[in-house]
Amino acid sequence: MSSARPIASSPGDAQGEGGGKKTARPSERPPSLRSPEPMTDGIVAPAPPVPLRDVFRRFWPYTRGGRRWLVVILAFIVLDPVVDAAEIWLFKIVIDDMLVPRNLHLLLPIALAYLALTFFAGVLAFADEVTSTWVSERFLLALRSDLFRHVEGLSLGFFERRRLGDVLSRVTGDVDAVETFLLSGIVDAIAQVLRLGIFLGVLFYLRWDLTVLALLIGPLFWWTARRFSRRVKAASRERRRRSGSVSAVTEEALGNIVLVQAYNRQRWEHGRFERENLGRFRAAMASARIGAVYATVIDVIELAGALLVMGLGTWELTQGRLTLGGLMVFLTLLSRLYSPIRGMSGLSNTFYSASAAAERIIELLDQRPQVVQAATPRELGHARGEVLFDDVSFRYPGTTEPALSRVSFAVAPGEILALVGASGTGKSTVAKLLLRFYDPDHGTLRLDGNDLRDLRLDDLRNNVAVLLQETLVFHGTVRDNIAYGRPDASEEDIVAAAHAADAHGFISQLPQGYDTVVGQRGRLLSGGQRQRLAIARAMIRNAPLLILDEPTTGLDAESGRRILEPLRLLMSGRTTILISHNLLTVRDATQIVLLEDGRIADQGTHGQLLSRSAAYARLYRLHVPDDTPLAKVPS
Ligand SMILES: Nc1ncnc2c1ncn2[C@@H]1O[C@H](COP(=O)(O)OP(=O)(O)OP(=O)(O)O)[C@@H](O)[C@H]1O
Repeated sequence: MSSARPIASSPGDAQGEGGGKKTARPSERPPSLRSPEPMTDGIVAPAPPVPLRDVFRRFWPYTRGGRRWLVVILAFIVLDPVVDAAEIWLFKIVIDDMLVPRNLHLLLPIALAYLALTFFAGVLAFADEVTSTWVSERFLLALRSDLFRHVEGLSLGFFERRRLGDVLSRVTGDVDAVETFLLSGIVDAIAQVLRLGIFLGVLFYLRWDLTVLALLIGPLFWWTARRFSRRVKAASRERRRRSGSVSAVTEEALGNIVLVQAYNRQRWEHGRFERENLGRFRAAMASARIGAVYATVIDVIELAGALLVMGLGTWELTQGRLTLGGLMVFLTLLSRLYSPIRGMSGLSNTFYSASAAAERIIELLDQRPQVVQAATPRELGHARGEVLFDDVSFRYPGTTEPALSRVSFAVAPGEILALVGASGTGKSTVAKLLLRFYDPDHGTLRLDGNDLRDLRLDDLRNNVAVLLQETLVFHGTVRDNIAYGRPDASEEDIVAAAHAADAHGFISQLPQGYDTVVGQRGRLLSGGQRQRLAIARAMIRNAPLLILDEPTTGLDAESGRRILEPLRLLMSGRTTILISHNLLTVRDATQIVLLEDGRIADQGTHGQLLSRSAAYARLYRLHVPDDTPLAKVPS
């Protein structure tokens, strides 16, 4: 906070990220003051504007815990200009009582006084810096952590629609500007008022008439700042938005680096990055231009005031109504007086600039999860695993066609229900509804007879273990990845789960065994190894309900066969929803539901469907032309 204390004298100075000090070099100075490019392009949309007062109200609660330290900081703020004024007064004594009368006796006491003042100012600056930083960082700690918790709790729908890179840029970058807005900004405002009061007092004491003259230009400062504030805000918004876009493109390109390199799209991705990067550059330059022009205009106004006073002061000196020391001190104090005046006039620009980032945080905080827990949710404990879909229909937000229409089925505890059908018929959607990533538009989902909407979200998800199409593995050790299924699992549990998942063998051969780090998204492992790791994780969770979404996708025949055995072990004794269009893995399920365009086309056992459903028979023949039984799934 104190680092921002010498208040932004130009309106572009208040940004939290990227370019702290931006002064346009003379060669780059544009012919005119321009706002940045219109906000039409760029891959991230601007956040809706929020009035300054609402931004303040929104974030003030986060200062809880640090407010009494704000009082301490205010005490430092009062002392700071007092020390300043004392130093300037000492200067008057040096000129009038020591230099002009050539009186050397005063040298020692004055030198001691200077030393004492400098030491005191140093201690004050140290204490101020430490306290201010503590208050600011505490504020940011609470806000950033709250923001992360909030974003983490948003529904899957949010993440499916938003660019992750932009969200990252908000959580890590924009959040700093809120501090500028709320703490540095406010403390600065108070500091300026206090400095103004103290210097004005001394100036009035010295010469009230010259002081009034010097103050005549005050309104000019205000007027100039007002003229600039709209442009400052537009430029700051654009810069923030472009920063989000740069992060988004980076995240997308680097996150899919295998695809980018394999398809030789580096140049195209670089072009995309460059467009956003250039947009950010232009926005930053526009900001700098506005800041530089503003600073120059303010300098001219300040100089006009000082010249006015200097002219009159010199005349007074010649008339013998003012000593040389008096005039010097007056002019020095005047320069100190203009600093808070210009600071205060520029404060609105500081606020506008910081609020552009705060708006992006507010927009994130205003996102509500689509799935919310009931006010008084029901506790479930360890479920039996009875699943019921009762006339369920669902359409993804923003789409016109339903993903599921009037789907009904029941699965008894320990049974296996297989969902089959062509691609895009709604199989994975069933899994998402069961995990309550979305709520159905119509109908009810029940677990052990309870409507999922009445249950505690934690309870529901604690009762489910999932194995998804895309194997999700974290950058961490093998042990951490398995224990992610149950954080309190013991070493024995982890090894037992790995054995059951047929993973112990390959884990033991890894360089550091269970301590081997598997790399981002488990890239240091093969597809089959990743999948067996995921099976071990599901195994250790020991949940009564299991959702397997295409567990053999992406695996070659050998690897696919290899995981069937551990999968069978995983399924035994648990209610399983097995999603597959590979009918090889499903034919011994207790019942099979055939989906077509989100509707149940048929339902029955493998034998029943094979004999009466042409669609099922066709799907089955695709996978098992010779009908050789490869996998026997226990029912
Ligand atoms: N997040 C989403 N937003 C909008 N539409 C979606 C979303 N997810 C899926 N869909 C659409 O819903 C329909 C059903 O998708 P779903 O993923 O359930 O199919 P699936 O049967 O599991 O397909 P596959 O076998 O290829 O995995 C598809 O038409 C798909 O385009």
